[in-house]
Amino acid sequence: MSKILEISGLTKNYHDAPDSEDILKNLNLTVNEGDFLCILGPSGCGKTTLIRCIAGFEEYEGMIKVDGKKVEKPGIDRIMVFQDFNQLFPWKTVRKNIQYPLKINGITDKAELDRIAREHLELVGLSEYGDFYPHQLSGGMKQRVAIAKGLALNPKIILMDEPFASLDAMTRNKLQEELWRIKEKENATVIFITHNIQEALVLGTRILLLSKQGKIKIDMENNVAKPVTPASEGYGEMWKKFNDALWEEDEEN
Ligand SMILES: Nc1ncnc2c1ncn2[C@@H]1O[C@H](COP(=O)(O)OP(=O)(O)OP(=O)(O)O)[C@@H](O)[C@H]1O
Repeated sequence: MSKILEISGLTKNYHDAPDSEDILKNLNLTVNEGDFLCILGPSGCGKTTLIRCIAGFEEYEGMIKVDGKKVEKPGIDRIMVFQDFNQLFPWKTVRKNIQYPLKINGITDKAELDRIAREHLELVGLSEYGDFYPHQLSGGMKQRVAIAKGLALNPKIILMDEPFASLDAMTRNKLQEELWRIKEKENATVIFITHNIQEALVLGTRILLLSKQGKIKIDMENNVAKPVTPASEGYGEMWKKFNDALWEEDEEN
């Protein structure tokens, strides 16, 4: 398995106050191609800051390499999907939303643009919705379009910051299933932040628990066989391990 992401000595401070503490301090992490890495951790431990650094949205100290290349700015090799439903241009149709970043990145042939949009709409189960505008879609459908739009760029890493946190439980379960199916089909590498231990167990092939300043408290392979349900062998043990660790974090802060 090849290393797709290598982080060494990552330190981040927003320097918003003269004596402000580092948000991330000397973090080291390697992610292999095809990993689905879920990140848990108490509020404020630096999860979003970490993936913003990987996305190239932040300056940082240390080294972040994606496929051997230093991250210095955003790039189409790393796409980010957020929790917010408003990640799409409201004045563009679903199809045009998917095609816009492709055009910016040099694909101008109309037939090619249509093919890519068609394939990715099909991938997220929205073949019939290419001509719809974002305001005509539900929250779950908008998140599917955001995923399709990112995948269309054929990224090396998909960064997801609680993408399903604002969805109702049923839609969330459905999107988790879909995301897993897509990850398997595309052999995608995903880094996924969540506050939900169940979600981490359902999706993750590996689960990290971060504590203050991005310290890695747990880094575990998730060996519970997919599809994961609370009745799966090993589920209860894993859930308890992460739950206890999160409570411990809460008490320490
Ligand atoms: N732009 C910024 N300027 C200054 N401080 C910031 C900025 N962004 C985040 N922080 C601070 O960095 C710390 C970590 O924030 P971050 O959003 O990375 O945490 P998180 O683990 O993702 O939290 P949550 O689970 O609540 O989303 C917090 O103390 C936050 O206030």
